[in-house]
Amino acid sequence: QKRRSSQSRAIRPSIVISTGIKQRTSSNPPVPLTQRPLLPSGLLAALTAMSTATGAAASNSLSPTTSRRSSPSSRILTTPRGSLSCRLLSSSPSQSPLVPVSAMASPGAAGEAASRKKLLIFDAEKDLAASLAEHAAGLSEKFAAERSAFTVVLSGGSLIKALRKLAEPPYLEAVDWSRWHVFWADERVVPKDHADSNYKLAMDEFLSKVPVPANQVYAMNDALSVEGAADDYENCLKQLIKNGVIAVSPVTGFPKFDLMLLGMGPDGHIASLFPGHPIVNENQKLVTCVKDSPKPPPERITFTFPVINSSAHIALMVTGAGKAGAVHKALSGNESSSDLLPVEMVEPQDGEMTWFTDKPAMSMLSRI
Ligand SMILES: O=C1O[C@H](COP(=O)(O)O)[C@@H](O)[C@H](O)[C@H]1O
Repeated sequence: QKRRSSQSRAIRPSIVISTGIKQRTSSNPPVPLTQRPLLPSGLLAALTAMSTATGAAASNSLSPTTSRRSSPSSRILTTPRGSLSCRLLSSSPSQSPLVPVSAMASPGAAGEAASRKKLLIFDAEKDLAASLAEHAAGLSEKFAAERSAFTVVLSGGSLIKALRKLAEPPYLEAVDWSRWHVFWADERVVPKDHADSNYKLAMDEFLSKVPVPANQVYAMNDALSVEGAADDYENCLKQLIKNGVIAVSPVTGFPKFDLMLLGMGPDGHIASLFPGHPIVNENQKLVTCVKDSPKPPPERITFTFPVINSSAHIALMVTGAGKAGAVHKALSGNESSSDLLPVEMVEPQDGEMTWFTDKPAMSMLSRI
């Protein structure tokens, strides 16, 4: 019998920007901002821009850590669109668990009330990896219980190393791997045994170490052309929707994966959706292709934004100073619709998103 995987463990980020949208009531009036914000103004603006939840969603999302007001480490910042409770916490063994952190809402039409974003900042990569494992294992347990399947989407790159703790005790034994169905958000159109293959990377570093059934690992067909591979992968998704393995978002009508694990390149790309490339605007297909990727190899297939943004949970892992510029832009709140980095276009419509970051990645945001 599978043990409960993770509920008793609490991995603490070194800093949590724990944000929750509070509905204004007479007992919770706007509080004038008289102190210097804990957050840089740009980040505050970004958080503010995302704070459009209804009161019901907000109250659901508030954790005990954000329900207190105006303590030394917790201040309510007044914004034009609602009150934003922000709290920075340093880890110490004596602190109470911070999981789950509260969440903030993001804009969106029908999915507005249900959409949330969180930002976690870790001192050490090993802590980030532990927290990511805990997050994934908790969702695995939840979805396996709810729908007998857990649909997980991997990316390539540095994300895979950060998943290593899932293949170690206690998760190796505790997770019900038989429920996992594994997909790729993007794949390079190369043979599966090629050094550039995202499949090979995931197999070598993660999937070969955990007992996911081989027939539940959905790799790109590497015998096809780039267009053929994209169509084939889309057909695979459609078949699994028919079979009930992949859910469908009632909000968007697109496939709703249980957990979408994304990385981000230094240029702000996610999956194989690169800045300025026309496929970032694809709004019909589930899977599309790129033949001129600015990052080699040039031919890739990728999930489209409607699929990514329909996920139940998006975990975006971003580490290292090399990504600080894109992180700064993404969280600066100065976006204009013609100038969005792909990472800024990750906007859950029917779910929630957690950024797993480290201090170097956040280093261009002062006071973090
Ligand atoms: O090319 C790719 O890059 C991104 C980011 O990779 P990272 O090594 O900078 O984390 C990755 O998420 C994507 O899947 C991959 O194909």
